[in-house]
Amino acid sequence: MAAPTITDIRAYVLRGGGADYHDQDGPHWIDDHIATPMARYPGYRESRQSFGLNVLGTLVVVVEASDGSSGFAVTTGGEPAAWIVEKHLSRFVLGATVTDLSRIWDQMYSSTLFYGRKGLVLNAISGVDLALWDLLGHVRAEPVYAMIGGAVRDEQPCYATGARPDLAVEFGFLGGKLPLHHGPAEGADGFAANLRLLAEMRAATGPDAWLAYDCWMSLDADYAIRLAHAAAEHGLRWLEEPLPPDDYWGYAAVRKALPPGMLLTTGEHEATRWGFRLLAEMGCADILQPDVGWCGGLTELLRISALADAHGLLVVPHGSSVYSYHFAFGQHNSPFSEFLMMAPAADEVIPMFHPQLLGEPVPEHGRLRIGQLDAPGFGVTLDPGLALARPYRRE
Ligand SMILES: C[C@H](O)[C@H](O)CC(=O)C(=O)O
Ligand SMILES: [Mg+2]
Repeated sequence: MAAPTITDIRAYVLRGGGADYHDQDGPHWIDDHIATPMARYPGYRESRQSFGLNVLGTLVVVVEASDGSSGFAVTTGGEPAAWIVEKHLSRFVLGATVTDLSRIWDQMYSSTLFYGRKGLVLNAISGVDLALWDLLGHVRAEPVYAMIGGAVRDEQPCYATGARPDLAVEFGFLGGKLPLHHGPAEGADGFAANLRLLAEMRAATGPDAWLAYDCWMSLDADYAIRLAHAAAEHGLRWLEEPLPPDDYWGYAAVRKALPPGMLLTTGEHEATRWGFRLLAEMGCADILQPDVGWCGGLTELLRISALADAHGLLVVPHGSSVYSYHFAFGQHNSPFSEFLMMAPAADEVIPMFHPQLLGEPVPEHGRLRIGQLDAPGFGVTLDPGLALARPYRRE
């Protein structure tokens, strides 16, 4: 029987949290006084929104097929990504059969090489790819995890990223990943404050909980190595993304200089198998953290994961809610997942892409169960009450 063909693709934008989880209104732990590469300019230290971390907003890609099925996905990208989807990528999708994921991916990537390769274009490609996987799941009435080979475990333990690892441990998570608050420009006082917070959290969580520091590209190699050694006495499990993502050489040097047992993680701002090949072959990290909404989508994440496995590396995707969960359950080298605590004070468990999706599963007692993913596609729907805008239309 001939597979249905794709009859429509539309790109919408949304504001207010969700897939662009930095786009929050009001005070929020995820925006306020976090160490960033922009913190060397004092005027941009208090809030990451001050330098535009939330400028993009959410991209929503909707696809429809000739059998009446539809699929969708959300990622970060907003208006500029919507333009790329409508004006450029749509031509590779319309009229294709719903199973043509690899060819569509290759055409989207190859045709955008002259202005793409990483960043926004890969976010747009990821959004289309994820929407197509969702569509295929609806056509076949199967969850995505089943279509990519099934689960290797029934439960997935999670760690929580947020301001309150102490509460995360009470909720049953493996532990917590804190945002680093002070970078090199805040000198010795900032360095001491970073260690003080870690010591407080260690005292509050007890000796066995995981604690990690997310440095969001804000450090230099010297600071990163000094911080890692000072943090070792507080049992820091990993140091995340200490350097700008283009500094592959710096990552390799920091990793070699870490105290015994401490891990280096990175990859959320990296894209495609070629970017991750550099990280793997140059020895930049112990755990790779692609974001499935930014690295090229699920089609590309599966390739990245195979490459990482051949290098003996874990792949623990960055955030991304259901899009990561369907991937992680099927990978032996993805033995735990990240859960971003999106309540403003990180004091309750709410869906990661709140308020955009209906049916979005959350970990219970810090664990996801495979049964929570047993619905067609990625198993979520867009809240019909959302104020979707379609800023561009394909010609
Ligand atoms: C907390 C980090 O600065 C960032 O907002 C999220 C992130 O990098 C992560 O979850 O990992
Ligand atoms: Mg991170």
